[in-house]
Parts: sequence; C-alpha cells; structure tokens
Amino acid sequence: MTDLFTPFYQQIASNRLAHWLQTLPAQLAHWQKDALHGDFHRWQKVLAQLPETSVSQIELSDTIRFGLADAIDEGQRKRIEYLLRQLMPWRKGPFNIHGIQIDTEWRSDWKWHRLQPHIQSLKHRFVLDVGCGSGYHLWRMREAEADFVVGIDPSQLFYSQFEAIKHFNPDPKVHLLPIGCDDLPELQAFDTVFSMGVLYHRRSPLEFLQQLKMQLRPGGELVLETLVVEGDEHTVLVPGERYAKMRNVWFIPSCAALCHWLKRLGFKNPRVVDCSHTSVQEQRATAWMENESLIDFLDPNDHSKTIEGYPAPLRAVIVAER
Ligand SMILES: Nc1ncnc2c1ncn2[C@@H]1O[C@H](C[S@+](CC[C@H]([NH3+])C(=O)[O-])CC(=O)[O-])[C@@H](O)[C@H]1O
Repeated sequence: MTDLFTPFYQQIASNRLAHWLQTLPAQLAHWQKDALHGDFHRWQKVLAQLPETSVSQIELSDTIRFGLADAIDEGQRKRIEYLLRQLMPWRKGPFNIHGIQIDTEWRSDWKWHRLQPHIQSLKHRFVLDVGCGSGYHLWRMREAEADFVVGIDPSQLFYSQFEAIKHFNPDPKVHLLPIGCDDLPELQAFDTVFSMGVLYHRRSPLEFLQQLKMQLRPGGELVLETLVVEGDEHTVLVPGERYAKMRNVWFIPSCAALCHWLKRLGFKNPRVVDCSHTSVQEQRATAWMENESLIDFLDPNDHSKTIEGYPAPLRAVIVAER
C-alpha cells in the first residue's frame, strides 16, 4: 500500500506536506489493517487480476477513456468486463476501458460542465478534491492541466474503483488517498480545493468548511458543490431521518445562507455560479448500477418533491477565495 504512494511523496515540496507524508504511512497501515477482510479483500483480489494491456489511447474528456477496443482480444475483453463488474455499483463516471463503456449512475460530466467555466484555470496547480468518489473529477482536473491532483475519500469501494481505472493509466500525478477529511492535517498547501456532494453529509458544516479553508494556501480557490434549498440567509433545512431516502443528510442551506457562512469564516467573495435541479437523466439506474436511483427517491406524483415531501434535489456550485 505505502509503495503506491511513493510517486506522491516525491512530488511534494512544501514542509507541511512533507511532515504529513511522514505520518501518512502509519495512518494508511492502520486503515489497511481494518480493511483487510470482507468486500475490500475481494475487491483487492479483483484489482490483482486485471491484465496488463497496451494502452495507446488516453482520452480525458466527458468519458474518461483508456485503451482502444481493438488492442485486446475477445477473451481479454470478457475478462476485464467481468472483473470491473465485480466492483459494482459504479456511481460516478462515465469511464471507458478498451471499449467497455462503464455507464455509471451519475453523469458526473454534467456537474463538471456546470462548474468548469467559472473556476480559475487549473493549469500548473496543486489540487485537492475532498470526497472525490471514484475519482472521475480527478481525471477532469488533470485534463485541465493541473500539475498534481489528489482526492480523498474513505469509501473502500470508490478507492478500489479508482485503482481499477488507474491500472490502465498509472499517471503519477493523480492520486486517491483512502482517508476522510478528519484525517487530513491543515496543509494550507493547495491552490484549489474542491468539495462536491459532501457538505450535507457533515454534522458540523461550518467546521467542515473551516477544514477546507485550512487545506488552501492563502489566496487559493474553494469550489464547493452541495444540495441547497430556496430561501434567504436564515433558511436551512435539517431533514428528518431521511432525505431522498439518504440517511446521513444533515444541513441543506439556501445559497444565501451558505454564502453567509463562508463570509463568517473569512472566505473572500463567495458567489453562486450555478444552481440546478438534478434531473432523472443525470442520476439514474444503469447496467452498472442496478439499485434504486433518483426516480425512486422522488414523489411519484410530483417530481418537485422527494418521497418524504421535501423540496427535490437542487444543487449549487459556490466559488470563493481564502
Ligand atoms: N469524512 C469524509 N471525508 C471525505 N469524503 C467523505 C467523507 N464522508 C463521506 N465522504 C465521501 O463523500 C462522497 C459524497 S458523493 C460525491 C462524489 C463526488 N465528489 C461527486 O461530486 O460526484 C455524493 C453523495 O454520496 O451524496 C462519497 O464518495 C463519500 O464516500
């Protein structure tokens, strides 16, 4: 495990990062010890069985595409598809590996299109994505010529999916660390910090925003995407047990409230650059994610409401500087 991160260590210049990296192996060893059983063990075996192939095509665009279809024979194609299916459900994508299209639950490319015109150029930047899922957006950040991209996400399945994709393009400048935001020291080192789809899962949203701030270098840019509700700066929805069937949803502020929070925490110039309802075309069940999806989370008679009667998912992108 530690060896996986050797290229990561080598590219780190800042002292704070260097210090963190000294403690990281112990953190990861602890994580690995906890994780070495059950599903994760099975997923690790899947990764070990992925064949080495010749990858002459690397396309970082709406579909992250590694390897041409005709670079592998039919037997290899079936084998790779079988192995990738062992890592279902695939939620964030789409990806295409040697012609095998991984049609994920989410069209994560749509989210990228909503925010991309509004953020500072990522060229030559150090970028962190907190709660990066399977890492789809990490590849988009690399497409945008970021110098170094690291995502963190504690999900063992997302980590395994990321490693499966990276197997076909082992770019030393793109990393996913299997840790949560509470495990990250205050690095104050990144030029841009993304956090998309995580804030509403946090019990203490202001503390979380402060954690994001302390990952940025002074002047760095925060790109935040989260569920919001309509309302003024005093409006925040704290749903009951479930919101759109999700159990772990805590705070859904209005855009005005969120900008107010960011200002209170000392972020500069917070602004809403996009606010859109999630459609059942953007989030849906597919052959690679066969469970329930957005259509099942909405009131069947009124798609403007969730099944619990709350406003249907509305997502905003907010940009601010430290
Ligand atoms: N403490 C934590 N620290 C870091 N990540 C966490 C934590 N807790 C949960 N997560 C991770 O946050 C991600 C949220 S999903 C957004 C994915 C991507 N960003 C997207 O915009 O498509 C949206 C959703 O599940 O509603 C999951 O991958 C969790 O594992």
